[in-house]
Amino acid sequence: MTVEQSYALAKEAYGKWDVDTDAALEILKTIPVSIHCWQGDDIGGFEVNKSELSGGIDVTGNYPGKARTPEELRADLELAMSLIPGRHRVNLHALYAETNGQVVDRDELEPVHFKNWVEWAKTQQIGLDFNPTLFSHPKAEDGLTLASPDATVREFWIEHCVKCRKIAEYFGKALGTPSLMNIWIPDGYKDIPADRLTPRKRLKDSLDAIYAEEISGKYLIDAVESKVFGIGSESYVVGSHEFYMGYALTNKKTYLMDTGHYHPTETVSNKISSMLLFSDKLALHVSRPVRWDSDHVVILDDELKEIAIEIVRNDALDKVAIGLDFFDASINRVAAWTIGTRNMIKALLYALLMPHDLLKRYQDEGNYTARLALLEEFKTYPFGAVWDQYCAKMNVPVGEKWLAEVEKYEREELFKRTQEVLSVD
Ligand SMILES: C[C@H](O)[C@H](O)[C@@H](O)C(=O)CO
Ligand SMILES: [Mn+2]
Repeated sequence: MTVEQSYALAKEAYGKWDVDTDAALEILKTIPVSIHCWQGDDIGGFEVNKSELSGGIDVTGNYPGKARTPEELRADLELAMSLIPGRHRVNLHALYAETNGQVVDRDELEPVHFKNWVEWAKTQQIGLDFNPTLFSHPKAEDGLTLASPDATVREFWIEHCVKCRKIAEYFGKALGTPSLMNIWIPDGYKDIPADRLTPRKRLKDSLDAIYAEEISGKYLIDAVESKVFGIGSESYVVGSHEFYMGYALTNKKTYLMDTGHYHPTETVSNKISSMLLFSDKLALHVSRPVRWDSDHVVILDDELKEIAIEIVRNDALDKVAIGLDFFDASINRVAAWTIGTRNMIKALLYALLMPHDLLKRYQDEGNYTARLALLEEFKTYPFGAVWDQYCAKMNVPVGEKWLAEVEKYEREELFKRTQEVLSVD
């Protein structure tokens, strides 16, 4: 059976519930996912004086072929984006600046250091998001940045974030779509703190200083990301959930929830509706926590589907900025992007193919039997046929066919990088 024929049957099956598959695909086309550049090089970046990865995050694995230059990273992203249906965004970190061989410290970064990224984004017709980098740097070695007791350290990082807001504003102006600039800091303590309040007061003051200048929302969306613990900050994280939720709501900033940053039985899907009642905008880092690690490649699991369902059923597609955040160096990195991003889009499609009004009505009528029965039956509706149709229409490989393209690129490009490194050695 062809993709078209399977789709025709699926359309009929969903149609019985007044779910319009054509309309769902039209909506899906309009949803951008922000693809994080750092999966492509294990959060290495291109600084002249590179520091070891720090901040209580870790990338494990040694799969050959990681991007070593901005050109390689952009080429890898281009391949991934050619395998992912729809038009998306790319999310950069400050350590991906291009400084022409010059040492430029983080508090001296300027828009010009991201000109190549902007020119490239124009060719791809995509928007760029941004993150200041408050780790992998000598001034972050003790794990304290914006909340450091040392005023000179705080000032350095405040200046870095101020500079990064200007860079994100430049992205927004140059690309005609606001850039989400997300602040995540590693600050915390391995062991039980003697004072939890003062570091949080310092972080609050630092954020106030960073945001002192008004920048138009046409160009820049300010976001803050919380965390529950990191490696080396097991007992206390300054920028906790309550801290940033409170800060974002009282200062009209966007709260960013990373799905790997909560206690194991907490789910981000259950937080979205509450946040949306008090905030016009919300941002996500979609990831997959596995034991101590918050950053495995996103799979199409129940929580991913539930996140997408919450966004769709609450009519919040234009309120929730969906970004990804995972890093796996044990598999092909282009495949990691492709798998994770395709899964995010699949979850959104799954959510768009549900009779939400009917299900809400069953709930209000107290018909929990029908609610559960339908929710379960829809799990085996021919969603895959609609997904295949979407990929075909969007000119990207249907099903697992994309893997052959990644394998070809691996043989012809990625493995060459390894050999070149070996011959230099
Ligand atoms: C590299 C990212 O900024 C980082 O992963 C951050 O978003 C995070 O989630 C830290 O755990
Ligand atoms: Mn994150």
